[in-house]
Amino acid sequence: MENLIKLSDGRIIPRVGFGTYLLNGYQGVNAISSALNNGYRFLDSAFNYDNEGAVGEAIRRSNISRDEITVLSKLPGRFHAYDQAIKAIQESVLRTGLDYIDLYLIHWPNPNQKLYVEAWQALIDSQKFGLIKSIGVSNFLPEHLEKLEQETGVLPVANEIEVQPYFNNADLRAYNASKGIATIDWSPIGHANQMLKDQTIAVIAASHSKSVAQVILRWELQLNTIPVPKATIQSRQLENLAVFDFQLTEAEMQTINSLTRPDGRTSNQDPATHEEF
Ligand SMILES: NC(=O)C1=CN([C@@H]2O[C@H](COP(=O)(O)OP(=O)(O)OC[C@H]3O[C@@H](n4cnc5c(N)ncnc54)[C@H](OP(=O)(O)O)[C@@H]3O)[C@@H](O)[C@H]2O)C=CC1
Ligand SMILES: O=C(O)C(=O)[C@@H](O)[C@H](O)C(=O)CO
Repeated sequence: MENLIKLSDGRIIPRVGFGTYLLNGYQGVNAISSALNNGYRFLDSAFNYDNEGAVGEAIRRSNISRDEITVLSKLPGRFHAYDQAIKAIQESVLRTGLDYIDLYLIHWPNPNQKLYVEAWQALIDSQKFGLIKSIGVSNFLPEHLEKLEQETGVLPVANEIEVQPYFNNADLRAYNASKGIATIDWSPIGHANQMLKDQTIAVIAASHSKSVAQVILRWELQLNTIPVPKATIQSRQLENLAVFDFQLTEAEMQTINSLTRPDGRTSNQDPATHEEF
């Protein structure tokens, strides 16, 4: 399997990204620098993580050429109104200290606010000025994606959603795929909850001499999705990238697929109702 994937607008990004939620300040810079040193080239940030500055600093401290790194950030719900969204996008770029952000998403649809189409128009316009190169969304359901398509004619290149074995989001993944929208998986190893002790996955992991986390990430790759695991310590960063040298069988894929359950979300955040500002 290739370790790169092409988005619908032609942008090529790594198949495994690095989650940065809770990596802030100089400790955050150190953890993100370590991730870059260990081979990550795709950093998942957000305005609301308060670490776009740490991401930019880690990139500047590395010897890696800017165009080899994909920086992703996200627009908060409190800035969905068009003028505010335009300013927030500019502020995101300024915070990184970089010239542009590669992939910029609307973080949550916040459907009760009814402003996500305005926010989407702001992403479309900011893209024209080159501040953000590719545009997408996060936590959007089919009804939200349909509205974007109907009202602007522009579809996101990616939709970052919760995908992990206990909540595999199969219907939304299928909808994304039917529209050519790449699925990026958040909390791909379940935020290190009890899933990492799952006995069914542990048996599969043992048979491949891999860890449970590696089997979960490999399952996500074989679902043709893009996981963005977060790991502070170096050994875990390396472990989570070492997922290209083995393959799960179709039966193993089905076994992991069958672990999904209605109450399997890592947190109680249903995008149909969850509002995040
Ligand atoms: N768009 C959205 O709405 C959302 C996006 N996200 C994004 O997704 C990213 C990943 O999700 P996140 O919630 O951080 O959770 P993850 O599923 O990535 O799990 C992270 C946790 O797992 C631990 N860990 C990492 N690797 C291993 C390993 N190999 N073995 C055992 N433990 C391990 C980490 O520990 P440690 O750090 O101590 O090493 C950390 O506690 C976020 O950082 C963020 O970028 C997350 C939630 C919502
Ligand atoms: O981390 C993110 O990207 C989020 O959207 C947050 O909702 C996060 O999942 C969280 O739980 C913050 O309390």
